[in-house]
Amino acid sequence: MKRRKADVVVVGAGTAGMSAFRAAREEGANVILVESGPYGTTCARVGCMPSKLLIAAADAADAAHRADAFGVRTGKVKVDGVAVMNRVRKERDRFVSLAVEEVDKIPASRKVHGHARFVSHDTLSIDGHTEIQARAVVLATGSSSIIPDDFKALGDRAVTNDDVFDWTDLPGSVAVFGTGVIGLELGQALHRLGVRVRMFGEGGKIGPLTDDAVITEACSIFGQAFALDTDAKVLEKTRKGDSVDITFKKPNGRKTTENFDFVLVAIGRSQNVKQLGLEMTSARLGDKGIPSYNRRTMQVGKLPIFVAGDNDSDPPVLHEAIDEGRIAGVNAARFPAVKPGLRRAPLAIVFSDPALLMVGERFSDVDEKAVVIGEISFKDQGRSRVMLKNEGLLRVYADRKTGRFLGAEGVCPAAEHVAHLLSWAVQQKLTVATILQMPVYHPVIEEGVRDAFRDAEEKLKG
Ligand SMILES: Cc1cc2nc3c(=O)[nH]c(=O)nc-3n(C[C@H](O)[C@H](O)[C@H](O)COP(=O)(O)OP(=O)(O)OC[C@H]3O[C@@H](n4cnc5c(N)ncnc54)[C@H](O)[C@@H]3O)c2cc1C
Ligand SMILES: NC(=O)c1ccc[n+]([C@@H]2O[C@H](COP(=O)([O-])OP(=O)(O)OC[C@H]3O[C@@H](n4cnc5c(N)ncnc54)[C@H](O)[C@@H]3O)[C@@H](O)[C@H]2O)c1
Repeated sequence: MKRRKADVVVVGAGTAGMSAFRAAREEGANVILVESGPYGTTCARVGCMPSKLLIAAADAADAAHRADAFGVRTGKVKVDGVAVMNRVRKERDRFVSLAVEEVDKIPASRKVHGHARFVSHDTLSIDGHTEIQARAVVLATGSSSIIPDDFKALGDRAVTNDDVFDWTDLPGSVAVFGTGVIGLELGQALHRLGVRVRMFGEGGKIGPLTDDAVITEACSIFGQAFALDTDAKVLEKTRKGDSVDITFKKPNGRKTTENFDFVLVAIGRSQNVKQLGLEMTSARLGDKGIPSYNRRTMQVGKLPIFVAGDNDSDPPVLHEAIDEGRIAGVNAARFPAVKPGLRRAPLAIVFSDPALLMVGERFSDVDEKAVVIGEISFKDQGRSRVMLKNEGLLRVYADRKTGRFLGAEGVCPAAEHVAHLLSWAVQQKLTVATILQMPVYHPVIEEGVRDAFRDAEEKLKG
């Protein structure tokens, strides 16, 4: 058993951990980075990047299908599954190698490989081969996909995002369980690439949306494109040779059995906090075993323990993981001189088409009586119609008394760009009146966004 000492131990070499490691090093701390799995981050290996690669191929297929409506004849569109997955894997590997290169630049003396767990309040054991006593610890252990027992019975036919991007060809059919972020992004992409897809959800939810009007619009748009039931009644899932039979009730109540090559399980992810030996510390463990922490300092109680990334209770998105890692790394190095770091306006985008956006306060968090809601349907919005992307709904929430723009939810064209514009306005605490003084070009999607604020302005007057 090796015994070592460090100012800071960072557990997890993902996006948040690497950010924490860099920040603590910049503060001059003696830092050790511990990683139990392969280097290269969830984002690059099985997350953001390969999913966007699959979506890019799907968008190309969709554009080819739509070309006819503009008078552009492409002939029969053929999706070459082997070529699609080749590009996904090749580009994925490139992104992974860039992330691994960053880890390779760290001297070997600063890295330990193995699973870290607390054996006392200030000491971590790494797989029993090394013990590190630290002045402060950053836990950046991420999250993992979930496969419940009823899916495990389907063996290798039940897959998650950890498996999809290793496919060497596209399958014929996939049943997607979960109409959240991963389910919607991957499910729509596979459908557009010619895979027969049926999506089974729970509780009427779609993506991260909380605004019923936007949820209804999103369900209507996606439901016209592929088989989608956000409140599915699944009766049975049975392995049949190399495929799976799923018996379910259709929304009209009819019992049906359909056969699929794979079942994609996308029903949420679980934070990696349970195997960390946190019970050996005095951390107060809340819901799902996540230690309670201050989201401005990332500190767990008054302890020299900090959290960052997908293992905490903040939204599991990449830019938040980087920010949290930086705050945790700086504070771990400076402990006990801990200070609040920058937290930005909430921003979430789902890369479906049309994409979903959530900015600032969520609809479920605003007091409906205290806000006005401005909205715009994109059905007749000029530029959207030009591009045959004229569908969707954007709703903006503004404080009834002050006119301050609080947040928005939407499913609309160019949502990934609109979302940034809106989140910057939220962070700058702009009012509806100030937003309406800003320039808007013609003809652009942002004219639709302005219409939503004009609607809010009218309602503020009333
Ligand atoms: C399919 C998919 C698509 C996504 N798309 C997007 C997107 O488009 N945009 C976006 O913003 N976000 C996206 N995300 C979310 C984004 O990937 C995460 O927010 C981000 O990767 C979280 O980084 P992290 O450092 O917290 O976790 P990770 O990168 O998972 O790092 C955690 C590390 O900790 C290690 N570890 C765990 N326990 C221990 C232990 N006890 N000891 C040692 N090491 C340990 C793990 O092996 C892992 O390497 C997506 C996620 C998925 C799954
Ligand atoms: N574009 C992005 O930023 C992006 C992309 C992918 C993932 N992510 C992150 O990854 C996280 C995890 O994504 P996710 O899609 O796994 O989780 P999620 O929480 O977004 O969605 C899970 C969905 O599965 C449903 N569900 C739960 N149990 C079910 C069951 N038995 N059958 C059918 N449906 C069931 C839930 O009601 C929910 O709608 C997200 O919260 C997101 O922040 C982000």
